[in-house]
Amino acid sequence: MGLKVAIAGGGASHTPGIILTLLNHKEFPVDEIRLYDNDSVQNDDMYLIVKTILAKKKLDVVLIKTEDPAVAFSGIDYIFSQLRVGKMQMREKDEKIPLAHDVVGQETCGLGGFAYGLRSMKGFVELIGYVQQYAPNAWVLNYTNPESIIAECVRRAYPKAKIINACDMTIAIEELLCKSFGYNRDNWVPVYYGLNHFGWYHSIYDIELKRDVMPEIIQKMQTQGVNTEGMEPSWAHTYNNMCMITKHFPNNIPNNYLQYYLYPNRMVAESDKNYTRANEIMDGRLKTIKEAVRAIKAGDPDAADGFASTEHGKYIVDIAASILHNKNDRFMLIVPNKGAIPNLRQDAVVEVPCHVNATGAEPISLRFDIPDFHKGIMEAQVAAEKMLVDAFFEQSYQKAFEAFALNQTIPNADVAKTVLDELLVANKDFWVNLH
Ligand SMILES: NC(=O)c1ccc[n+]([C@@H]2O[C@H](COP(=O)([O-])OP(=O)(O)OC[C@H]3O[C@@H](n4cnc5c(N)ncnc54)[C@H](O)[C@@H]3O)[C@@H](O)[C@H]2O)c1
Ligand SMILES: O=P(O)(O)OC[C@H]1O[C@H](O[C@H]2[C@H](O)[C@@H](O)[C@@H](O)O[C@@H]2CO)[C@H](O)[C@@H](O)[C@@H]1O
Ligand SMILES: [Mn+2]
Repeated sequence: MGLKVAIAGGGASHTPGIILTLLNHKEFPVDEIRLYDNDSVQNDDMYLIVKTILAKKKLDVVLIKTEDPAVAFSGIDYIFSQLRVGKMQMREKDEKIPLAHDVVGQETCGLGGFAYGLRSMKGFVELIGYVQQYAPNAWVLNYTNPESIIAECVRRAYPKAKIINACDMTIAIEELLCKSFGYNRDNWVPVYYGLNHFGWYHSIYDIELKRDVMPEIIQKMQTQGVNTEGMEPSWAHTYNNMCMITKHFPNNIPNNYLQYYLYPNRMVAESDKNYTRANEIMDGRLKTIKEAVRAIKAGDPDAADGFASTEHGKYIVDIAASILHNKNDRFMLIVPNKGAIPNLRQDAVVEVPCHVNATGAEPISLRFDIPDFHKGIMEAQVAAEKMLVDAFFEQSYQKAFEAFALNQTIPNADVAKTVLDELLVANKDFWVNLH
């Protein structure tokens, strides 16, 4: 008998990639999929696309769509969560409000990431509350951003929740490095540490080549750059910046998101304040979904053929399969530190390699101390994120302001306060009251 799986944020643009991966996965048999979303229009659209895919593949999988958490989660085995509270319209504000004040405006980094964090915590804590009520034994595989803030918040609100927080960025980087320089990721044992979207590779041991390939890869990144063929221009720009970072900081391969913390000046200068990533997505993948729905409704089921399984989907389903079969496979995951990074504060939430088995994620402790440069900027970021989570639970304006002022993309407390006050007005329907 197959598993029952719910997608929370079922109407999300990443849903087809996750579902197509689920349907093809050899080790994760599914016989019921429930799409749960609080936006019935987006959920209806996705239902139509997935229903069409199932019909074309002649698959006997029950498909349900619902806005009712009792229907979504009662009797469910696994929940793949990917909420975007406030949807793309609020992401646009997260990006544009800070940029208007010449500071980084981004989905998960800088003050835009903090604004998203305050929205996301509210929606996500509510979601985990429903899961505790209707399916306390189900595993939640979470992609909802900003991941470090969500992970910190959930462990405070529901310390016993069965949740794994994952980010696809490290596999995307590794796949790109393999494609660019001819390595095989199946042979890699990468050691990576950091916070989410804020970390570094320490080494990449290749079991075929029998050596740490990171030094030679850094050299290639510095001299040749990576292969950005076929990428959207904004992602190509990000990966080119990742190579640029290795010229200034040649000891490690960085997470590409460090561009926002190390070079906020460049990121602002290179942004179009009137047309940001949210606009690209609304004009891109969200339109593609609407067009597919229109075509299917007009009688063309082949319009569902444009969706494919993705690395993003594969990563999260592989994690679920490792739980299901107690495989102890290795993934980068976002977990309480508790010694995994020995010389970083123990109560941080960090991203490190972990084994995943039937009991969840078991972090692998680093066998070295991280350098002071990384430790220093990580600790400032951890403190800022923790204060933001405090602000959420205590409904404290002062804590939110201090978190904003400590964010390393911010030059002074005046800017932090101005941007906070504008974001507060823009988010009046989404944030807890701060006073
Ligand atoms: N962790 C990672 O590495 C990673 C990778 C990609 C995307 N993401 C995250 O996944 C999420 C989805 O991304 P997307 O671009 O596909 O988003 P999207 O905007 O296309 O869809 C998000 C969906 O969430 C729904 N939603 C919002 N609040 C909800 C709530 N309270 N309850 C139920 N549903 C709710 C929306 O109605 C929408 O249908 C985002 O949080 C994004 O940041 C994370
Ligand atoms: O700007 P977006 O919404 O396209 O992407 C933001 C997300 O970017 C990362 O995930 C990427 C991934 O790195 C890429 O290779 C491909 O698989 O798409 C993913 C989603 O677009 C990042 O890890 C996420 O946290 C961001 O939400
Ligand atoms: Mn991520």
